[in-house]
Amino acid sequence: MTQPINRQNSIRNDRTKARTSPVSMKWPTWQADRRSQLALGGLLILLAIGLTVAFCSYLLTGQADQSVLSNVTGAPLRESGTEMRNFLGILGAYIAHVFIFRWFGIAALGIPVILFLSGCKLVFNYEFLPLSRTTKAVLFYMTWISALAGYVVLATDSIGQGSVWCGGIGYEVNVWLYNLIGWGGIAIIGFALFVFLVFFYGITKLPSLSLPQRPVSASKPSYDNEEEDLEEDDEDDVKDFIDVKPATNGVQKPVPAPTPTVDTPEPLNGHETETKPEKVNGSGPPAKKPLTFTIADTTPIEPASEPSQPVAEAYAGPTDEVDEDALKLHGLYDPTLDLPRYQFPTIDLLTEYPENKKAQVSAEELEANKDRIVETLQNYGITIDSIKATIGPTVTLYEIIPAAGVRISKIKSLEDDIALSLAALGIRIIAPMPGQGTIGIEVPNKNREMVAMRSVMSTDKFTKSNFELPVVMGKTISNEIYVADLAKMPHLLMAGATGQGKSVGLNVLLTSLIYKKHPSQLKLILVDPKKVELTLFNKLERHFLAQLPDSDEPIITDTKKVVNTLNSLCIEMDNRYNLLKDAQCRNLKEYNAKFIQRRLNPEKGHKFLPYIVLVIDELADLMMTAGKEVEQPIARLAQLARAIGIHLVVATQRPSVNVITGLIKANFPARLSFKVTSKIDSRTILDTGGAEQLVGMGDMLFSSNSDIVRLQCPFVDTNEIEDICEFVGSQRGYDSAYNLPEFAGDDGGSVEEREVDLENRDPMFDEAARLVVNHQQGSTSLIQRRLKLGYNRAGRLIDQLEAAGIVGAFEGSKAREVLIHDISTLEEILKNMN
Ligand SMILES: Nc1ncnc2c1ncn2[C@@H]1O[C@H](COP(=O)(O)OP(=O)(O)OP(=O)(O)O)[C@@H](O)[C@H]1O
Repeated sequence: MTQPINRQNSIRNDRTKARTSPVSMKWPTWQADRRSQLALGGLLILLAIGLTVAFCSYLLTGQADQSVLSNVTGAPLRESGTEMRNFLGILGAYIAHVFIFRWFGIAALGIPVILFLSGCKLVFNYEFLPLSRTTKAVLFYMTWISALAGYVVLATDSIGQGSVWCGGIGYEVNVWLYNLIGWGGIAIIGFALFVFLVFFYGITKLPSLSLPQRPVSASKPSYDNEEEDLEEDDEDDVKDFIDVKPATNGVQKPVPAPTPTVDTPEPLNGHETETKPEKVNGSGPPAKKPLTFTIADTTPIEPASEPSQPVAEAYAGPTDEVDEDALKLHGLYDPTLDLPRYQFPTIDLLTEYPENKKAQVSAEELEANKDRIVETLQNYGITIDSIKATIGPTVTLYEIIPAAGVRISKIKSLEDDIALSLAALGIRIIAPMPGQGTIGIEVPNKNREMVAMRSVMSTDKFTKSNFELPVVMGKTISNEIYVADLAKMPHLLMAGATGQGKSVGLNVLLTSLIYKKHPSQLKLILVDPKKVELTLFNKLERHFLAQLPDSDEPIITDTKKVVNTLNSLCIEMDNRYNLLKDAQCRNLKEYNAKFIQRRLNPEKGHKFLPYIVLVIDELADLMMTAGKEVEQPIARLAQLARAIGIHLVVATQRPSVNVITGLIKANFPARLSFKVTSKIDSRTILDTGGAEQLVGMGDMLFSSNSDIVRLQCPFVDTNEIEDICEFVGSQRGYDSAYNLPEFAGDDGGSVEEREVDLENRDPMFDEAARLVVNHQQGSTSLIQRRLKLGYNRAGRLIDQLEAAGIVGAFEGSKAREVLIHDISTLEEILKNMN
């Protein structure tokens, strides 16, 4: 029976041939033949060594040999040869004479360098330095050094001894220049060097002059693509400087909120008693000028002291060696120069609430509560040695020291009775208070304080925090601002019944990050199955958001897309691990630090890696619709992603065990709970009761490293979020959102299934093929970046390359294998295809 021959089979056959039998496909030209390469390469290396010896020898013995050389045609070779002093005899002397004396002078030593590099490339298939670039540079410097030396020789009238320095070319050029413009030739020589440096190294800025009156603009690099609004920007810069500078050096210090304490004059029931007074919680008059967060203020990764251009491409050395040239020329790599004029959101975008929203606990209320606590305990036969109160924003903490011999468990069991006698909801007893030697009883305040986002964001604790991903969590019972590092958590699980403050909590978290991070340092993936909560953030698309390449909505709402995004994030994680492994770094911080010091080669795929924070607003919904499909990648990311800067924040209304499964819970050490409906829910999320006793509106318990703190979450309103997003979104951003790696999911499939038509190849096909073979890296993003193509076109090209047998199949997280290993084989394939 005849096998039906279809297109797919023929493609596959072609590919197999391409992979397995290059010789049988009739493309062994002499260049492709490895033997010829070895022979030619060896010859070039030998020539390089020979020329170096001949040239060096000529520098020592050249003068003596010159007279023999000038007569060489007249005398028999045998005689002349014996008189030669050059190590490589008459041939060495002659070639050296031509290159050094007649042409380039001492700069001719560049020739063996080029020959040596070319030979190594052929023999070892390895470029110690990029060959074509180095060749161009060497040829230029040879001519230029010759010209400069020629100028000196002419000026000092020392052609007799100096001709080996400048050679014939350098001397003649200067004679010509002298006739033309006299001694002004040096200006032309200098200018030639300047032009070469500018074009060859792509210099777009010159070392800045620090003019004292213009420090801000002086520290900004000039960019080719920033011609617009220059004058306007300059004015802004001056204004910024006036506004910013004071904030930079000392963000307006709020008067520290004193812990409100007033001792009651009379001991209570014979016991020594301390109570706290009405809160004296003022943070001084509001700053007249809005506090402005600048780059200088807020970037924890120290930026280069001199602004440096983000010239990742300038790197030429192998991994782990500092690229001294790039470092000298451009300074440390500064990722924020991607968007050099980016302005951090200012504090005045946040609403300032009047003082009367502060916690109001009257002395009578304090006394009354204290009396009732003491009384209730006495009713159960418990006497106390002392009691003191600390007024927090939401609750007041009464700390008691029981008399000797009182069992702690007895006090704890009286929780409900004390609550009853105080007629208050949300009493929580902490017995014992960790590290205090006391027992704490938290009683909600009748008039609670609203902790405004602005008041916490302007504190030193936050503005001067050098955490990697600082998140302001709220105010503690003792009115301290609690700032946590999301990078250390490293993932956060958040729960809370409906209406208790989860969405506000997520907004606070995102706002903290946006205020502290430059768009080049942080990318957010926002998943919002409820479709309304996070929509405001879509204005940040071109600054802070990351998404799948073919995605049309910046905030992910569709379950299928969530699954694809999670899987794509797993690929990103694996890619990052490979980069870290290659760079021998243990975590993202080390890796980025190394990249900033230009010790990692972008040619090898290294790049500055921003933190990625994935926020899922409602996990329950996803677990119901996609179950294992979301659970597994979340668990995998939570287990592994901490070192490579991917952090998850997952919120849910329903902290039940089928949503927060054991697998998920085990990998989220940091948990945060707003008020939940039952003790069981509280146990599910925090592994202990207590969250059911909270009083709502952002009252929360935060558990990390087995410590639990009660905090009042700051309040940030939707119109504040809107203003912040508008402020950021209206600035110049990247061309598009940050692209996550492609993940085809069920819509993908093999290239055969996707019917690639090799007859209709993309016009850039040949170029793309050369690119992947040269880099030995079958990656869509490489094609996209280097050929400046859109994602879809680069994707089609990689499919066509796969169909042509140049790269292997899609292998999930790994880069595609490149099946053709040298460029000459590829050229032969391309010739046959065309
Ligand atoms: N930190 C806070 N300070 C003061 N009030 C708050 C705070 N957090 C929430 N609230 C109040 O509670 C309301 C509900 O909060 P939020 O929308 O965050 O609840 P939620 O838990 O996200 O509810 P849902 O799950 O239904 O979306 C807010 O509109 C606000 O009035």
